[in-house]
Amino acid sequence: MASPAIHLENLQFEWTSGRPCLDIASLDVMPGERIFLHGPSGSGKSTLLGLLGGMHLPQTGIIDILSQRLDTLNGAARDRFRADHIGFLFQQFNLIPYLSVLDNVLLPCRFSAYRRNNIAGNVEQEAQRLLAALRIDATLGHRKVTTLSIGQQQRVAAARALIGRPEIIIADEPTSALDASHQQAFIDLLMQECLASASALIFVSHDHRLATSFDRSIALAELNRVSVKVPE
Ligand SMILES: Nc1ncnc2c1ncn2[C@@H]1O[C@H](COP(=O)(O)OP(=O)(O)OP(=O)(O)O)[C@@H](O)[C@H]1O
Repeated sequence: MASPAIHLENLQFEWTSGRPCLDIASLDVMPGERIFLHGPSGSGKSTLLGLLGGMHLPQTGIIDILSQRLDTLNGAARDRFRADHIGFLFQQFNLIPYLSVLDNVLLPCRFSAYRRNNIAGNVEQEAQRLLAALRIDATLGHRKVTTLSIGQQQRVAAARALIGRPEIIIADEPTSALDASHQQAFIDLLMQECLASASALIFVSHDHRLATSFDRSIALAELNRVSVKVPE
């Protein structure tokens, strides 16, 4: 059987000493598996995503991503690892406002030779292919990204997360700026692209209607031994 893409073991994390935020006995996510992660506001979903991406380090426990112990790498090595293997999709997009649509999508390939080399042909053509798959017209490629609508910017951010076929895509409420009909279409396109590149997907959302599109739905409260008393 294949090794998990993500393996957590006895993970404990606190932002403030003495006030535990996450205490997770174990979690395995298989390569290509698509997970819907939900839980009340403030329950630690974004914190968990940050740990998976190596942005934070746990106080104790194991974070194993693609058979690499992230918790034993130094900061620079974790940054390198993240750039190579993880595509991030944020609620606020985090696009670079002064760059064009195309240059935003190509950014991960500028930082990571690994992702650049995962593309068989021309990187610009691959960026255009992803944009077209996400229904962004080719004529928009050279426009400054901030001149696009919010929904279009969300799809540009998705193309940027997907380029160079990272093994893991982490999406933190990426559909919150879209209306219901566009949300489902966006998820369908994201799913297709994750399937094509066999990327595991961890997708956080408060909208339970979206859960049916995923292989597995996980309530953070089921994993987290720290009980967080916040209304959902
Ligand atoms: N940078 C930080 N410094 C200190 N505490 C933080 C920081 N980021 C988050 N927290 C705290 O950690 C807890 C979990 O926050 P987190 O953002 O992970 O929750 P969430 O489930 O993603 O919430 P939401 O659904 O509202 O985005 C909260 O109590 C929050 O105040």
